[in-house]
Amino acid sequence: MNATAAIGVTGLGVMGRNLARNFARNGYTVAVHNRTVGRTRALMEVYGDEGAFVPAETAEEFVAALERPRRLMIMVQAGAATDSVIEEFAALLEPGDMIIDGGNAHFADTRRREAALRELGIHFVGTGVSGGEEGALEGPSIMVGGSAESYAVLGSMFERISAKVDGEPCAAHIGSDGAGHFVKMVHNGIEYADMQLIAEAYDLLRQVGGYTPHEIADVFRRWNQGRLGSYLVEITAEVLAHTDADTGAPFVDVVQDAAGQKGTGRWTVQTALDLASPVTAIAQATFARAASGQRDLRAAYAGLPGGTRPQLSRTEAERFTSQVEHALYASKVIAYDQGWKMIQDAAAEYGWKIDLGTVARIWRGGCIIRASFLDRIRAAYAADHELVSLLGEMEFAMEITDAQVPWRETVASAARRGIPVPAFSAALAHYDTLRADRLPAALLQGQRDYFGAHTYRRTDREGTFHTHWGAADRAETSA
Ligand SMILES: NC(=O)C1=CN([C@@H]2O[C@H](COP(=O)(O)OP(=O)(O)OC[C@H]3O[C@@H](n4cnc5c(N)ncnc54)[C@H](OP(=O)(O)O)[C@@H]3O)[C@@H](O)[C@H]2O)C=CC1
Ligand SMILES: O=C(CO)[C@H](O)[C@H](O)COP(=O)(O)O
Repeated sequence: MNATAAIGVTGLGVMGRNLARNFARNGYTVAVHNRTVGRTRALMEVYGDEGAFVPAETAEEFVAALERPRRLMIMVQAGAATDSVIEEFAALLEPGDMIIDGGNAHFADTRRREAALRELGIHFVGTGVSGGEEGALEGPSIMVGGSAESYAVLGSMFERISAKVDGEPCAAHIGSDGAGHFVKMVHNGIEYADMQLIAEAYDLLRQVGGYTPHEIADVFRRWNQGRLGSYLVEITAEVLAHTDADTGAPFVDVVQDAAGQKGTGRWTVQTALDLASPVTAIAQATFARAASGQRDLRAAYAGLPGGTRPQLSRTEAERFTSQVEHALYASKVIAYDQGWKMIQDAAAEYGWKIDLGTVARIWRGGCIIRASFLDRIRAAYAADHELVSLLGEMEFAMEITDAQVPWRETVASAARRGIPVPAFSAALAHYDTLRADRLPAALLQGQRDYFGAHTYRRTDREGTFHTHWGAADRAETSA
């Protein structure tokens, strides 16, 4: 077989098939391979005339079809499947070749794989791809890890197939080894928070505002024209406006209220705990999915008293809708801020040089959280690379200031009425925690010292101290 393919894609499921087509539509010769040969044949049969494909039925044929240095992209499930595919192909590759893992791998696995393949002279390029089935075909957002050397070869290809915003590609080299997959993981964590916040806004508009799903779809359509403009708000309106063909009921009413997850939100929260990075809105969104699926627990709590739910007049409901818009926007800014801070914390921990403005730039298009306000995040980090928080930027700070009363009123209304808003509440608590002059953490330190002699620091002098709580005089000593 002649080595004519600029890239090969193995794993021709939902994502791999469309990424292969995207490369081919952009003029690249693409070798295609799948464990189950039927998928390769089906791709050739249905889409074979879209571009230059080289179908390969064995691993050897696949590798032989690739130009040197070989560029081989894996699009299979994270974990054991990815390891077994790497093992199969690494044995057939040579130093200088590149394996790109475009699946949703855990960044720690990517770091491990990168180090092992580096020993063999093979570049392992952990790459986050976002945009789902449609994005993979039409232009995803691509977060590339691995060496700068491999990006010099692969970058133009990724940039070409990626989404474009203002003529700029939504693909970039994020940093070495697992940085691309780390940033993709945080993208998904933010995705969880954004979706939960939107769902809470819907719930409030329905239960407090008294609106129907169709009316709420119109509210989201209106919001989508403003500062909340985003793919997730847009599709929310579509889902809410959809009527179930079987029953004639709103679609949202016939779907079971137990949310699933494939695990990237959970990974974000687990990793955030290791980094001591307080991503509380993301965590609450992840736990909200878990709680929704706890049927037994929900049955045990069912029927217990909640709050009171007075009917709102139409005028009051309209005013409430405006409050919820403020609360949603402010909470969203906090959730995104938490995600960016987590990336900063990880960059410090793992020695990655991540340009935070670039992360915002490549999330403006192609990915699930694409949103108009990402351009403002890009601009904020471009203006100040050292920005610790989005709230350090004047415009975001002013918007949060303006949102104070409606944001608090929304969370208070929900609490009074017994409507759960875990992500709204977490975002507001995060804001109040970080802006507080003094936190009750001082009391915690006292408790820790009391029961475990864990020591504390004083506000008025340097050093570490312990109080002898058991002694009559409760003397304090330097520890
Ligand atoms: N779906 C989405 O919206 C997104 C998915 N991703 C990630 O992309 C990756 C692929 O997802 P998706 O395309 O949806 O998955 P699919 O389930 O559609 O396809 C999975 C592919 O993996 C192959 N595969 C599974 N196990 C093995 C194995 N042990 N050895 C060889 N091949 C194997 C399957 O081959 P076979 O046909 O033989 O079973 C199939 O081609 C995942 O990591 C996913 O998390 C990333 C972004 C978005
Ligand atoms: O990666 C993605 C988008 O970028 C997928 O949408 C994500 O896998 C969906 O996650 P979950 O099934 O956990 O909701």
